[in-house]
Amino acid sequence: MEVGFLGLGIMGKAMSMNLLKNGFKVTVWNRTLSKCDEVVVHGASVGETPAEVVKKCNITIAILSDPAAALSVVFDKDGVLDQICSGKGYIDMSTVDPETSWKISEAIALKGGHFLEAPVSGSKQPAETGQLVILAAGDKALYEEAVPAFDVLGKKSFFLGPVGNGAKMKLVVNMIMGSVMNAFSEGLTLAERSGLNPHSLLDVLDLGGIANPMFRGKGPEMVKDNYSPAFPLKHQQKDMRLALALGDQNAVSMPVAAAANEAFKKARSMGLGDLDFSAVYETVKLLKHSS
Ligand SMILES: NC(=O)C1=CN([C@@H]2O[C@H](COP(=O)(O)OP(=O)(O)OC[C@H]3O[C@@H](n4cnc5c(N)ncnc54)[C@H](OP(=O)(O)O)[C@@H]3O)[C@@H](O)[C@H]2O)C=CC1
Ligand SMILES: O=CC(=O)O
Repeated sequence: MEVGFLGLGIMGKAMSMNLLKNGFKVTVWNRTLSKCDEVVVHGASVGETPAEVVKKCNITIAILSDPAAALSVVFDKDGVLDQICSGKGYIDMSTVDPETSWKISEAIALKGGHFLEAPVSGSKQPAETGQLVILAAGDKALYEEAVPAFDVLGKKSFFLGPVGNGAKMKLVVNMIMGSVMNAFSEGLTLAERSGLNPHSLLDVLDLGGIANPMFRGKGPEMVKDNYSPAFPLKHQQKDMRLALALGDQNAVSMPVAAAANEAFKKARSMGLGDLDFSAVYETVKLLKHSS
């Protein structure tokens, strides 16, 4: 199966490499074209523009930073819309708001093409090991066609119905994750400031009812102030912002998520946006110090 792949950031690079390892022919494009070199070494071809990739491949996958990037790659000159047509499918796996997905879906449908949104839950390591959770919605026939690729990229894929439902599900999940990361950071800070060993807290948490892979994976690194990026903080803040907008639209009060969003914004203002989202711990430590 031949697929196009747009966006070789942390996620896109790992996912396209996985497709290559599993026998897919892959043609890649990235805004910064030099980032294609590493996947080319592993057998990928390169398209000079998104349009060139879509022209060559019947299915093109994208995973890009945010709504602005997702729209730009579709609508700008030499973008996806230039070449999408009947018989071709476009799958956007970026985390965006439903409005962005609807715009892209409508434009692609007007050209006779097929669209699926398929944001993913899971981070750099699940992307590398093919253990993502895929939250697809939109064109069911395209979903069925993409299942062999999804089986390589993820441990489970969900088909959630009409376009927008994948984006909504992803935002709900990440709103919870961002809020939990803030509570976890406060807990670590409280443990340390009150004289407890934070490693003991991690051991206790891991044996109880709220044990989870995020505490297990991130906790020991946070205690060492290691925030090497798996999921960049600027993207988590974008997800909190988009989830809060979804809350506004549905009149859902989310004071916990709103407070977490403020902490991520503060972290961005401190220049921590490119670090892992667990770096929000630094803002919590700072606030606890100043009080
Ligand atoms: N990292 C993670 O753990 C996870 C991330 N996600 C989501 O996946 C998406 C990608 O995340 P991730 O790989 O971590 O992000 P990165 O920041 O590592 O990569 C972002 C990608 O988007 C491209 N890009 C940014 N702006 C534009 C633009 N205007 N036009 C074209 N391309 C653009 C970048 O190109 P360039 O190289 O030129 O900058 C790069 O390829 C995000 O929506 C994120 O929320 C979802 C699950 C997990
Ligand atoms: O979107 C991030 C993730 O870890 O999932």
